Amino acid sequence: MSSNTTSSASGHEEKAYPVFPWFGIDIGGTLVKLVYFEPLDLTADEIRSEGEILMNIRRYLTSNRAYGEDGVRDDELELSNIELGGRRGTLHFIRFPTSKMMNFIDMCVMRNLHTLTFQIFATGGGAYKFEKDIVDKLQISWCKCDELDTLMKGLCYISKLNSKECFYYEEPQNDANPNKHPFVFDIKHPFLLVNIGSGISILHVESESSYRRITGTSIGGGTFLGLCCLLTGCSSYDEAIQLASEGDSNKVDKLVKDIYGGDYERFGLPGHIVASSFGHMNSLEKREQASKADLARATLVTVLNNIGSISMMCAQTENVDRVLFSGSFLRINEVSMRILAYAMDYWSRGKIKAIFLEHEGYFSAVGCLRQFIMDTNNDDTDLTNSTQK
Ligand SMILES: Nc1ncnc2c1ncn2[C@@H]1O[C@H](COP(=O)(O)OP(=O)(O)OP(=O)(O)O)[C@@H](O)[C@H]1O
Ligand SMILES: CC(C)(CO)[C@@H](O)C(=O)NCCC(=O)O
Repeated sequence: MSSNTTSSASGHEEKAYPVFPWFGIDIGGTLVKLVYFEPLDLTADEIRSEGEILMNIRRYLTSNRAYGEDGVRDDELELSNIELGGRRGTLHFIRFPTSKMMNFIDMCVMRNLHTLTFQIFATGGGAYKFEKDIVDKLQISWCKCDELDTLMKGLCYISKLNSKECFYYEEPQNDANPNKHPFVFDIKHPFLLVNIGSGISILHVESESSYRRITGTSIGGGTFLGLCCLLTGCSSYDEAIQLASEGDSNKVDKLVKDIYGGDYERFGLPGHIVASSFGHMNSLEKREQASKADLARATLVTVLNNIGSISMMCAQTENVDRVLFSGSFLRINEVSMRILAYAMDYWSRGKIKAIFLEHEGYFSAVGCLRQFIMDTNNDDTDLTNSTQK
């Protein structure tokens, strides 16, 4: 793809770099994740030849944290002073609802992006669904990538770049201090990757380049949000999580002790676990006692119980002792991470560890950017050379 490479005049003569701007985009069932590499080592020549449109885009993206009503830059996630494709810069993480994808395309036209020639690597179902609209309106070169390939690429890249990317909870049940610690992640040993997006994909990963999708479930982040909106009248994910963090699911779910009066000892079922999700809700009296927050919490716990038990079964069948959880469902969602961590530890008797990731839902978008650099730069070496200073 030499047509998309350029050599800068001073400082970078020996190597060809892909033409700026450098983006990766993941258009999912619920959220679009956009990662943008802001070069901080532009030479005087490059700044001169950058042109007004690109400069405006660079400034617009990097100087705002909100774009219109729906776009958000997660500035706490930004990775600064990193090396990518031989250049130094900052990686920015931006998201907006997939329902606003057509508005996004129109905004790109308004900002004259359609007058530039550049290439974008894209993934997620929307890379296919919106391809025609994007290519017709923006006339860019649109390279589609598989969402799970890029998920793996992005995960490998970021976990090497950022030593604090992976973490676990030592005491997930301790409200005062669940003891969050960085986890030193060795990608060489097999592990399970549970990606909780709108729906869920579960992968068995053997190495950076070798994985398979074991199974999936449609009861995922979209289910939590959809049911929460129905049951509580809330209208956003942030609101749903806030409600859930305030609620008590035991007012909604029927526990083993509600049925047995205590534990069901013979088969090792303690009284405090859920016997029947939403099992109290057939009673008018219990319905009247359950608040919106309780319903939100019970919805969360129902989805998590399902995720936990499928993940546990897969981990046991595949004989792995680490389960990594990714996906935007875990955004601002410590309550879910702690519930999952506790459940994995409890049901595996401490054998299986739940590991979480700071950049939750952004790995596929990052993987696209990586693929773009590798394909246009003919470079697959900087995975190991990349550093964050
Ligand atoms: N601002 C938000 N708006 C809507 N959902 C959000 C938001 N933040 C987090 N979520 C949660 O993240 C989920 C989407 O996660 P993610 O972005 O990883 O998946 P996706 O790529 O949209 O879906 P899929 O991979 O299934 O196509 C939502 O279903 C919701 O539970
Ligand atoms: C369809 C995808 C892969 C889109 O990201 C995801 O939402 C998913 O894995 N859903 C679960 C589908 C299933 O295996 O039942």
